[in-house]
Amino acid sequence: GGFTKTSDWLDWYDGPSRPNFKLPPGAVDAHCHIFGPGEQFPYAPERKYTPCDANKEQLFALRDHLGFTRNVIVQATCHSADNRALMDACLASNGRARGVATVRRTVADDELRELHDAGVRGVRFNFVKRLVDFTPKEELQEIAARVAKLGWHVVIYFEAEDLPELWDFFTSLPTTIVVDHMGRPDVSKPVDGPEFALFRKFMREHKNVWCKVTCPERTTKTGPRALNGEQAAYRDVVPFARCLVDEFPDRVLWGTDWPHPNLKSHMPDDGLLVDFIPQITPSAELQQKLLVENPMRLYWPESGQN
Ligand SMILES: O=C(O)/C=C(\C=C(/O)C(=O)O)C(=O)O
Repeated sequence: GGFTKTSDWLDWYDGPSRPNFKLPPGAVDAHCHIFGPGEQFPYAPERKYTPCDANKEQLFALRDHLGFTRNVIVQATCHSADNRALMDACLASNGRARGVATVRRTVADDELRELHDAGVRGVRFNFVKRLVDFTPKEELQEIAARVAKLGWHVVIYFEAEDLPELWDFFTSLPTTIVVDHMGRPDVSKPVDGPEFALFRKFMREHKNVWCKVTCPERTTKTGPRALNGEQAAYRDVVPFARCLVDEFPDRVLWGTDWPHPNLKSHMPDDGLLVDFIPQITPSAELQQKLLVENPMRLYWPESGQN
C-alpha cells in the first residue's frame, strides 16, 4: 500500500488491497478519470491543479484488480475541454468504457459526433469554485440542449451550499442529470437536517435526477479507519449514502473516483472503497441495481442488460 508524494498532491495508492466484497459480474466503475500522460495529452493551461499522470493501462489494471467489468471515464477539470485522453481510453477499451466529456458552446457538431462514436454519452458541468471559473448559464443551457439531441445526459458537480442558487438552473435542464458525490454533503450535519433534506427533495421532485453515492473520502470527518472491526470505514458518510440508495434505488451509481485528485489528508485504498459498498447497499438486489442495472441502463442501453 502507500503512495509516493509528487508536487502538492498525493499520488494515487500504488498497492490497492483486494476487496473483501465480491463485485457482481458486469459491475461498472461509473466515476473515474484518466490524467494524461502529460507528454502525450498536455494538461489545460487554465487548470487549477496539476495531477499525477494516470493512464488507461493503469485504470484498466485497477478495474481488473477490483473486479469491475466496465468503466465510465469522466473528464476532469485539469484537461478542461480537451477530451483527447478520455477518447483515447474509451477507444482502447473494446467497448468496456464510456465517457463523460467537457465541451464549450463553440464545439462543432462533427466533434460531438466523433465524441459519441468514441463512447461519450454525457457532458459534465462543474460548479466547484476551487476547480473552475464561472461559465454563464445560457452557455450551459445551449450545450445541454444540443447534447440532448444525441441522447446524452448532464453530470453536475457542485457543493451542497450552492444547491439553492443552482436549483432553478438544474431543474431547467432537459436531460437526465447525474450528481457527483451526493452533492458533497456536510456529513457533520444531521442526515435528516435541512441541508440534506434539500438534496433529497431535489431527487424526490425530479425523477430525471440521478446521484453517485461516491467519494466518502472527500466528505468524511471520521476518516478511513474502521473502528474496532465492526464500524464501517468512513462511517459518518454511511447514513447519507444509505438513505439515497433506500429512497432512490433505481437512480444511484457508484465509482472509485480513481485516481482521486486533490486529496491531501490521505489517499484512499481503492479496495477499502469497494468494501464501503455493502455498508450502503445491504442487499444483493440493491447492489445489482447500483453496480450493474442502473449504469448499464444509462451508459449501455443497447445491451439490454438493465
Ligand atoms: O475527481 C473528482 O470527481 C473530484 C475532484 C476533481 C474533479 O472532479 C475535476 O477536476 O474534474 C475534486 O473534488 O477535486
